[in-house]
Amino acid sequence: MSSATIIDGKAVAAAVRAQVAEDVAAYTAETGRTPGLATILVGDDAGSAVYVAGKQKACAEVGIKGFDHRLPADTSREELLALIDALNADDAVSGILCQLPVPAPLDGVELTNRIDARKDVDGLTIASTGRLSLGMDGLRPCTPKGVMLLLEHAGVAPQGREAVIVGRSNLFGKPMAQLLLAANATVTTCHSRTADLQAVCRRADILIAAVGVPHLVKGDWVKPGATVIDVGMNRLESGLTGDVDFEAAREVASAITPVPGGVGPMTIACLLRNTLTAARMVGA
Ligand SMILES: Nc1nc2c(c(=O)[nH]1)N[C@@H](CN(C=O)c1ccc(C(=O)N[C@@H](CCC(=O)O)C(=O)O)cc1)CN2
Repeated sequence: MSSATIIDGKAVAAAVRAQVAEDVAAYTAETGRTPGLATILVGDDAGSAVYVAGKQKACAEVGIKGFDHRLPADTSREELLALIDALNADDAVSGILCQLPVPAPLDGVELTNRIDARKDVDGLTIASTGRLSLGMDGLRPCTPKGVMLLLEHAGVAPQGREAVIVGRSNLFGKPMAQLLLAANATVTTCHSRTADLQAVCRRADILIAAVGVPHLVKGDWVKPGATVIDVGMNRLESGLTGDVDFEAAREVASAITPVPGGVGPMTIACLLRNTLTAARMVGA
């Protein structure tokens, strides 16, 4: 098998962002309103600070107003819930997100779930999660939504395909499974207790790795001709690397995402898209 097509997430994300910028300009011209995104960052995790800065910068670039709330790690649960309540009530704010993870003893699920479902641009509240699993429309989590766009861009239709997701997080694995199921794929979600992980992965027409273990997925775990999506974001001394042994897997797959430059950039692009959708829903 010759080398796989590399799915260029940076280019697809740039196209989504350019389209959102056009749509925001049209929305503002039509309604006189500017969509607004409030980000909440608790604590001093350097990686999270970089992601939030990226979100705020991306908002400014497409004409969305940013509200950047940074709070110390010892902020109380009550203060955070009061902040979210205030943002829920603020007409200038169309979308709200709490950057994850939050420092202990705070509970990211509780904080996220306080967000008004119409402003839930991360698609992670119980209401948004329920709507997704019931097949109702709504705001979808950004990274899985980005993966669906990358598959579409690569011309990979999930219908009737065997999709295997390695990882069962609330942020990615579970909503990814629901989106693929809604697109009529046959979905298997694997985790640390899955028996013979390699054999399950080798069944996949669409193999998605999101487990946070550098190079877990080897070349011989990949079915010849499969599409491989790497959601891993592991910071090693050698640099940022994914959950897939890229060099080995690209010799077997027909299409593959790199790290960096694959799924990651789609997260922020889809967040911008969700913020405009939320603005339309709340009229902000
Ligand atoms: N509330 C949320 N928290 C977190 C989410 C989320 O969607 N909502 N996702 C991740 C982090 N994340 C955004 O928050 C994110 C991850 C990766 C990228 C990205 O563009 N990655 C680049 C590499 C960037 C680098 O060099 O560090 C790439 O893969 O090319 C953007 C956003 C966890 N928390």
